[in-house]
Amino acid sequence: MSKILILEDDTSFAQMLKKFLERNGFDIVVSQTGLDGEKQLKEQNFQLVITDLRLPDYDGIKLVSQLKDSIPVIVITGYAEVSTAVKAMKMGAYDYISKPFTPDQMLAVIDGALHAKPIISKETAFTTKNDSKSTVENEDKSSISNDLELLSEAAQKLDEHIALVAPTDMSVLIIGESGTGKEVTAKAIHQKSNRKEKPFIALDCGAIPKELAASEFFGHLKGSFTGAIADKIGSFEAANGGTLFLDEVGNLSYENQIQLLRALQERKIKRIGSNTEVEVNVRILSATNEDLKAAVEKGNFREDLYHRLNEFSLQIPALKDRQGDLAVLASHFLEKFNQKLNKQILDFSDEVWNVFNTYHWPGNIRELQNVIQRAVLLTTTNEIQVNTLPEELMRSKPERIDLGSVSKADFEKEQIVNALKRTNYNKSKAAKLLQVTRKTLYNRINYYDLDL
Ligand SMILES: Nc1ncnc2c1ncn2[C@@H]1O[C@H](COP(=O)(O)OP(=O)(O)OP(=O)(O)O)[C@@H](O)[C@H]1O
Repeated sequence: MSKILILEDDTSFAQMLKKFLERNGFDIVVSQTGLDGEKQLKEQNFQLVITDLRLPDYDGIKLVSQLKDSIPVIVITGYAEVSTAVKAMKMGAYDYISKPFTPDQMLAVIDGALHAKPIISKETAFTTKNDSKSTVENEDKSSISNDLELLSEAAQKLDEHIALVAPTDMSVLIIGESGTGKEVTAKAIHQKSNRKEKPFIALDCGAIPKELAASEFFGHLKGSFTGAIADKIGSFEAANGGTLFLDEVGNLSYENQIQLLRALQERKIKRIGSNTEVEVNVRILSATNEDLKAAVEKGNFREDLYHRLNEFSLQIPALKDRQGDLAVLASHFLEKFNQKLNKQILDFSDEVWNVFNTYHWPGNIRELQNVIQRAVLLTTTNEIQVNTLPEELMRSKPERIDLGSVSKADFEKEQIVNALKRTNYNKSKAAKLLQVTRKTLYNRINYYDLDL
């Protein structure tokens, strides 16, 4: 039975929803305040959270961003709050539903959320009592390439390196352009490590003001500085026994770098305002999209910290350099958004594949995902056409294969034969490798009259 947490301060509405969902076979817990909701999330395992965005003591959007990688969240909004709901979706909410809604609409959204497949297993930022159970439910989806059968040499090498470094306690510096999947990689490492049943905590160092970084790292006691209205646990303590992922680590101020280095060396921290030292056992993964080595040479990043963070480094290739993966990822996102937006689109047109193959994808996998989400939303037939793609993709002028040219035809024939050999004559995999649809591959095989 799926367990759902409803966060709603309107008592009668919450009770009505609770009764209705219980009648439909769900196990429901209602919290009327954000704080109580947070407590429930720490103590119990939920498969879904349904939350009002406006709770008196809590920022619903913040909750969404905290939970986004662990539990699907559906937000309930008032009639006039669609823009807030869209913001919540950008922050990672699974979906939103506007009041008033019919019971059937609610059941359909819940059904979609409970059956949406995560790409890799996600750890929650809240430590639940029964972590091992949630890990079993997530199964072993820790290897990105295995999940998606990514075919490029770069992806396979990355996967091998992840498998080698994950079970160690080495700190790993993950380097790559924005949107290449650095956080996804960090989670995959955590999932393959023997810390996987402990928390994975991500901290975006680029988003914290430098005055607050120490408090984010180490926590504080109530009253220790203006604005410290309650005791706060820092990321090191929250990640104890598990993994701390420091995103955009190159953005830390020099002073924050010193504080971090000290904590890593001593393996002990003190909350701000406290004299008590707490031992912490945390594995550090960090990510950067800038050249940290150059930052060290320029004196902007401490060399000693750089070496502490970089016991092993992983370079995530840009999407344009991952020949062969684009088709797999595109098909994966098509399936994902078909499910999410309740569509049944079968494929992309050949012209769309050509645009995809020619475009340079500056926003990498994140951009591909967004482009496909938009196209799925706009498509009303069973094939995605170029008119659903954003302008900037169309400006990259795809080249069509000129079948009249003998040398290109020979080249194409050779590519098809090679791809089939490499995939043991599995046509689906060969089509993915060639970044064409299965239909196109069959057409080409017939066209060249290849005897396979
Ligand atoms: N191998 C993958 N398979 C499926 N989805 C992926 C993969 N890699 C990345 N993504 C998706 O692409 C988006 C960007 O990934 P992620 O946040 O890990 O990138 P990033 O490099 O950490 O980005 P940034 O530098 O901007 O923080 C996410 O929505 C993620 O789910």
